[in-house]
Formats: sequence, structure tokens, C-alpha cells
Amino acid sequence: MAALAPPVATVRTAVRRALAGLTGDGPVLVACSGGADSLALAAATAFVAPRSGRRAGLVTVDHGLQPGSAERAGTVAGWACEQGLDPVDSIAVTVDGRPGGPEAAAREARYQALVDTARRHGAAAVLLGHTRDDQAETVLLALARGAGPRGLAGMPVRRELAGVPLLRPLLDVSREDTRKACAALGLTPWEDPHNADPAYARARVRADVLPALVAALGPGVLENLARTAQLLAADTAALDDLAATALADTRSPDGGLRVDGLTALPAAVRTRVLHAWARELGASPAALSHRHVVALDALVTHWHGQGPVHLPGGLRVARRATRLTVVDPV
Ligand SMILES: Nc1ncnc2c1ncn2[C@@H]1O[C@H](COP(=O)(O)OP(=O)(O)OP(=O)(O)O)[C@@H](O)[C@H]1O
Repeated sequence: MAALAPPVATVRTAVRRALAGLTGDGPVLVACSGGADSLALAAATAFVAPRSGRRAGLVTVDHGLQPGSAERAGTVAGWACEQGLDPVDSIAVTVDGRPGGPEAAAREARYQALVDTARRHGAAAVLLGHTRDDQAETVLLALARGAGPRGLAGMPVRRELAGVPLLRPLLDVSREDTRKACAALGLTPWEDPHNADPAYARARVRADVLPALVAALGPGVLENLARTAQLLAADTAALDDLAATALADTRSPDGGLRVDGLTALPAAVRTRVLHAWARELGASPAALSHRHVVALDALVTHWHGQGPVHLPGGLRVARRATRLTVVDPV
């Protein structure tokens, strides 16, 4: 018997670990674009899942944004059926008419389709193919825009969207290994032209910045960036827990927040409380910025009678005596 190529074993081990932590007995669905990362993930899942007593299927989304996208989706779905993956779905989505740029609109449509499909099949989880290299890129992009620990924590290994667990089993696996695993299995990945398009910041980081970092600082730099994300994810989760408790403790009966309770908190917890409260009031997370939270915090720590703080969504928050409270829009 031919020896198993090490990258194939690496990807299978990562998938085995992810499946071991799952509850519920529905199938897992691999979200597969046909690119090297999610193709290697799908091949590994087709091998590992049945041996772990779990059904595995695949979903591929056709965004309809590039010529030939329907054929690509059909090829991926056909391959998946040959691998014994079941169920297999190819979902066409409409990206036009959604808010945000084309990339954000495509992502939103894709996640919606993935979650809808998972719910339809009662899936235990959706598996995404993000790798360690994707995580390193995410951390660098977050650093470049001055993100806080939440941004630097990168993409989580697990999160829930509309009640569906989304897992990223390959966050510790390099892109080089997913490519090598595909080659060892005789699979030809689809090359997404967007990945090489210098119009996108992520593509420029991938093509220019990461290779320069590796050349200057050595090959360990990608693993180190991903580790930074992991460490910050743990710290962020702990601070979020503290903030949730503090938010409950500082609420006043009218739904506002007590200034004395806020003043007693460390800044890292207080700003999280203010951020969480603003979201709860209806400020959209995408529009709520560091500047808004700093202005809310100043109502607590640098009070000199200043006027209300304007938050996204037309909300206004003012200090009234010893409370922060929502005031009527102008
Ligand atoms: N069209 C799609 N259909 C289904 N899943 C997708 C699609 N596009 C992306 N995904 C999922 O999202 C993950 C991240 O995709 P993205 O395009 O951001 O990264 P990538 O590194 O190019 O991944 P890949 O090599 O798998 O295409 C993919 O690995 C896959 O799990």
C-alpha cells in the first residue's frame, strides 16, 4: 500500500479533531468553492466522517459574478457525489441589490445560503476551509486598520450563525499543505481570480506582504501571527464575559446605565460594556466605531456637561445626573 502523503494526513487529522467535538447527529456540510483549501477539506471530510460515524455532505454556492461560475459549481457538486458525499447542494444566489460592496454582498449571500442549507438538512455544522495563512492575513489587515483585540483575534475556530455552528477545522493547517494534499490526491483546484486581483487588499497581502515577512523574519512568522490571534481570542472571550456581567450590574431600572457602576470598571471592561449596550440599543455593529465608544466613555470619565453622543441609527445617548440614557432624536 502506498504511504499516505503527510499533507493528506495533516488535513485529515484536523478534520477528525473538529468532528470529535461535535454534538447532534445531523450531517456535517463542507462549504466548498472548489479552491484548494475547501477542496482538500472536502476530500478529508469524505474520508474521515464515515469512519467517525457521521454523514458528510457538501454545499457550493454560485454567486453568478464570473463567467463560468455555474459550470464551476456543477463540477464541484459532481465531484462531491463521486466522493460519496451526501447531501450535495449547488445553490445559486443573487448578489445584486444587497447593501455594501460586491465582496461584502457576496459574503452575506453565501453565508445566508450556507445557513439555510444547513437548517434544511438538520446539519450538525458547516465546515469552512480557512487556513492558517488566511488567519495570518486577517491579523495583518486588522493591525493595519488599527483594530483592537477583537479584530486581532482573527477568525474564530467556531461560531454560531442563526443557530448553525460554523467550524474552521484548518486554522492550524498551512495553505501549502492544502495545495499539496490536493496534488497528492490528484485533485485540480479551481483558482479564484479574485485571490490574485491586486484591487483587493487581502490579495495584495497574500501576494506581497506575507512573502516579504517570511523572507525577512523566517517561515515561522505565519504560525506566530495565527498564535497571536488564538491568544487574543481567549483574552477577548474572557473580557466579553466580564463585560456581560458588568452590563447587567450597571443597568438602572429605566434601561439606562449607572455612572458610578461604570466608573468603577477597568477601561477595557467599561468600553466593552458601552459597546454592547450601544448594540443592544440598535446601533448596527458595522457602523459602530471606536470613535463612538470613546465619546460614550467620555460621558463617564471626562464629564464637563457635554451634549449627547450621536450613535448610528439616529440614536442619541446623554448623561442625565448619574445615569447614561437614551434621549429622543432631534
Ligand atoms: N462559492 C463558495 N461556495 C461554498 N463555500 C465557499 C464559497 N466560497 C468560499 N467558501 C467557503 O469559505 C471559505 C473561505 O473562502 P475564501 O474565498 O475567503 O478563501 P480561500 O482561501 O480562497 O478558500 P478556497 O481555497 O477554499 O476557495 C472557503 O474555504 C469555503 O469553505
